[in-house]
Amino acid sequence: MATSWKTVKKYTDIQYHKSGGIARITINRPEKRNAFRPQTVVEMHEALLDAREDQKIGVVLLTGAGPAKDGKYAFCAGGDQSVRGHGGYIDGDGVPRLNILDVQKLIRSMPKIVIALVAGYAIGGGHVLHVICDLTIAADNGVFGQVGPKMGSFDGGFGSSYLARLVGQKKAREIWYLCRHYSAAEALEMGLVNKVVPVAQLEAEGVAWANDILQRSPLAIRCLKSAFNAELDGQSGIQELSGNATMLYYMTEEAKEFSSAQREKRKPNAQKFPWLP
Ligand SMILES: CC(C)(COP(=O)(O)OP(=O)(O)OC[C@H]1O[C@@H](n2cnc3c(N)ncnc32)[C@H](O)[C@@H]1OP(=O)(O)O)[C@@H](O)C(=O)NCCC(=O)NCCSC(=O)c1cc(O)c2ccccc2c1O
Repeated sequence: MATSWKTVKKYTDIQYHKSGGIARITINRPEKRNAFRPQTVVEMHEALLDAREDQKIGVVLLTGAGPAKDGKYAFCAGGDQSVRGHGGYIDGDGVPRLNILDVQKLIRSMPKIVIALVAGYAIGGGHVLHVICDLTIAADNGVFGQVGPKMGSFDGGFGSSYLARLVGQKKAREIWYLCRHYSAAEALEMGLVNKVVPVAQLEAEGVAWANDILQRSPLAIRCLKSAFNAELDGQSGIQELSGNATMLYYMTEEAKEFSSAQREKRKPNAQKFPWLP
């Protein structure tokens, strides 16, 4: 059965929908293979923040509009090269930006599961976007690759180091040094994507995965995501993981007793609480 999506807010460069516990963000610039300009990124960031704040939402699907008029599909072809200037990508306000890095950090740290649904090209900064998502489901027409050293850019952050964690050092170096294109089948083989389905089934598969996740324990999933990140993300990974520990502690009777005692200017009843082994 087709999912019934409700528009959350109308944007220029993206579409933003929700259905039940699922939010769907669609980059909507098919004539540019869904390349992002700063405005696109501002809109993506706002939608992601909304999804993070919405307590009903557990899963975000990130995808690209298509096919384009020439029949081709794209998830995202990276930064919009027509607005690349000195020091970053420049649109309306004339300020050079690499603000996609903010979106990468938000996807990485938000305590909801972000699934990339990739039909067609995931290239350059668009490839990094799918890499950073928790899961990737690819259509059988998916095309994956990096272009930086071919056109004067590189992503030395998650786009290279985390990629190497996914596919191994040799393969990650091959992807960046040679700038080749890889099919969805090759991406599956190297552990870059979770599943490949016919393009017509891509969204339905994403919704099915999302609905499975939505049956699981939100707190367990939240802690798992931060635990997966913590191993790799240094101090900010530890911050996320321990932030969850603090949140869970705040929910205990023990923390509530100590907090109430301080407010009520009395001695806390520490004896009520065990020193567990
Ligand atoms: C994606 C392609 C392989 C598709 O090839 P195809 O032959 O199918 O299509 P066309 O090449 O004819 O493209 C159709 C149409 O789309 C326009 N277009 C495609 N990609 C872009 C783009 N990235 N920016 C702007 N426009 C794009 C293309 O010009 C055509 O328009 P017409 O009007 O001429 O019809 C192929 O298109 C391709 O390889 N595209 C370029 C990919 C690319 O160079 N991406 C940028 C890489 S750098 C990057 O993304 C990046 C961004 C950041 O913000 C960073 C931040 C921090 C660190 C690093 C960053 C970073 O590396």
